[in-house]
Amino acid sequence: MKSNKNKEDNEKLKVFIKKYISPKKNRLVFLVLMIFGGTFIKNINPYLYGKMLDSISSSNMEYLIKLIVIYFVVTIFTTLLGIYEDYLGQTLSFKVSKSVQKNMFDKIIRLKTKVYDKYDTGEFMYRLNGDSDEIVSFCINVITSFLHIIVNIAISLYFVFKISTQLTSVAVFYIPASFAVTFLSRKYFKELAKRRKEYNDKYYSFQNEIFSNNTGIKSYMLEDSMNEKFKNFISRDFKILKRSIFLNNTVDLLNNLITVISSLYVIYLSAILIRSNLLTIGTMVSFNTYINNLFSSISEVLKLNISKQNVIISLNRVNEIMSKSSEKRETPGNNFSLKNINFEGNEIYFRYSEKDKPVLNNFSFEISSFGFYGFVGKNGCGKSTIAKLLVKLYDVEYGELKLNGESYKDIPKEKLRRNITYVQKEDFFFDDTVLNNIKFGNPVARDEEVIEMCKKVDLDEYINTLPQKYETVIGEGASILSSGQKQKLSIARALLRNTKIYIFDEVTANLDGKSEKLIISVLKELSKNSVVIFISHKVSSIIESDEIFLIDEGIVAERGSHNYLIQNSKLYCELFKNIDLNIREKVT
Ligand SMILES: Nc1ncnc2c1ncn2[C@@H]1O[C@H](COP(=O)(O)OP(=O)(O)OP(=O)(O)O)[C@@H](O)[C@H]1O
Repeated sequence: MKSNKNKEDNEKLKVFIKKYISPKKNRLVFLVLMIFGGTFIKNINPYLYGKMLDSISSSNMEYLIKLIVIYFVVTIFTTLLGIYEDYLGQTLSFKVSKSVQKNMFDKIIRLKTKVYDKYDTGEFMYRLNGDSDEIVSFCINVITSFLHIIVNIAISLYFVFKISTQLTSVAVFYIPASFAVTFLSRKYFKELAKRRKEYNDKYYSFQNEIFSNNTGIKSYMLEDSMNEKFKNFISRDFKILKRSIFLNNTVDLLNNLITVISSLYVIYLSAILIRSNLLTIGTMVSFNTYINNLFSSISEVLKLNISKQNVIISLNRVNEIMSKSSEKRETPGNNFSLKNINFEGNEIYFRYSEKDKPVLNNFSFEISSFGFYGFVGKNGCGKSTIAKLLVKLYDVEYGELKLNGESYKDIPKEKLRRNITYVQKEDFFFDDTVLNNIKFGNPVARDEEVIEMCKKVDLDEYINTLPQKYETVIGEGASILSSGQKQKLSIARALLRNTKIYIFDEVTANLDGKSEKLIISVLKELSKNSVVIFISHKVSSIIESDEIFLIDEGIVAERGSHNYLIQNSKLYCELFKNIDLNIREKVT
């Protein structure tokens, strides 16, 4: 069972190496050969050193000088080689690591939304940055040190046997004892690595949450409780650190004990052999160096085995993400006929996860001409959910969604997203200029078009008061803009896309009455030549709709114009009753 697990782990590592490291094999082979050459040459030094000691004892000065020169040249050469090796090794690790991260990054941003929802930000961040680096440096370390370790072991074994078979008997104790320590401790190292990584995920998520909600924390005076939470994180980290120190030290202690016993045994046996003239002091020193080389090479193998436990955890975490289903790249294919748009939803059933209650249950609707369509209903009734289905962020579980007669199952998401402009409740902004943030809507738009859209939504005047006008950087999450200005910017960006279908989700929630009126009139104008779906929980903003869909408990409970619904729908009247009296008077 255990050996199967080990085989499986090795297989996973092989797959990883094949995918990410093999493409760099020329560089790697060069590096391995350099390490191999360096190790080979370096191994001559202990032999030379022993010879130097013996030539001192025999006062052979001429021979000693020759040995000193060779020793010096070998040392300088291997040192320079080591510097170049280090450069090659580090740049190789960097390149491989970045190619893993590029793949992972692409995978993460394309994960199906349903999968994406299941992870915290910290989990993505640590897997992308921490885990991938650990795997790469381990794999490169194994590959490059493999040959070097083998060469070291072979040369050391050759010399120790050559110098004294009797002294070499120490290996009979050293090797099995060191292996036993490693194999017994492996399980604990693996558990510890798992705990550390789970801790890191939560730690990064926590920081991300705290740093992106600073104003909320201040206004609710949560600084002290957040500090307390941070302290708890530190103390959990400290517990993990203590465990790790304990485990590492115990293993080091046992290994040192094994090494000390072995070295003392070698000294004792050497003394006996020297007394019997079977060994010289010089060869004893050489033997010691070679046997220590042998021991340290074996210990390197064992250490790699322990790091493997850590790396397997990282590899499983990276593989888990890489194996999740992501949105496939599809070619958009032929465009829809844009003369008219026909949406059809038949008995749609949708829930966010298998254990959740359905959000939409038997949801049916139809939109068959250009116009302004209001989707209204209480909080949480499923309005945004239907918007997300319309741009295929999620797939319908049962039932069918159709656009111009084509089933959503057969429409590439690219084709939908190219033709539908969806403005979310809380839209996205990048830490870039006003101009670029608007141009994300249509990268080929001219600056004049951007200005024109900003004028339409009454944002141009404000932008012109900014220090660099349209070139002003708006900060992370558009931090320099008010929430209403952010909504206007989102709408300007959407208008710039110039599509035939628009979905606006609560885009006027933060606007003052005058601005809301202006935006509704802009969108009404837009709807003469397109389908505008306007989602809101406020009846006031959809009163002027050509048709209103009243959503309740996952279905379209009623549909019709405002005047029809006010006379025929109790639920609509209830929603309407709660709006501002002034507006009510104006529309009744
Ligand atoms: N990613 C998600 N995972 C699980 N449940 C979700 C998710 N998003 C929304 N929900 C749930 O689905 C239901 C419908 O949410 P939705 O956002 O569609 O409501 P809404 O009608 O737009 O509400 P509001 O008017 O408050 O914006 C809610 O009960 C909500 O808790």
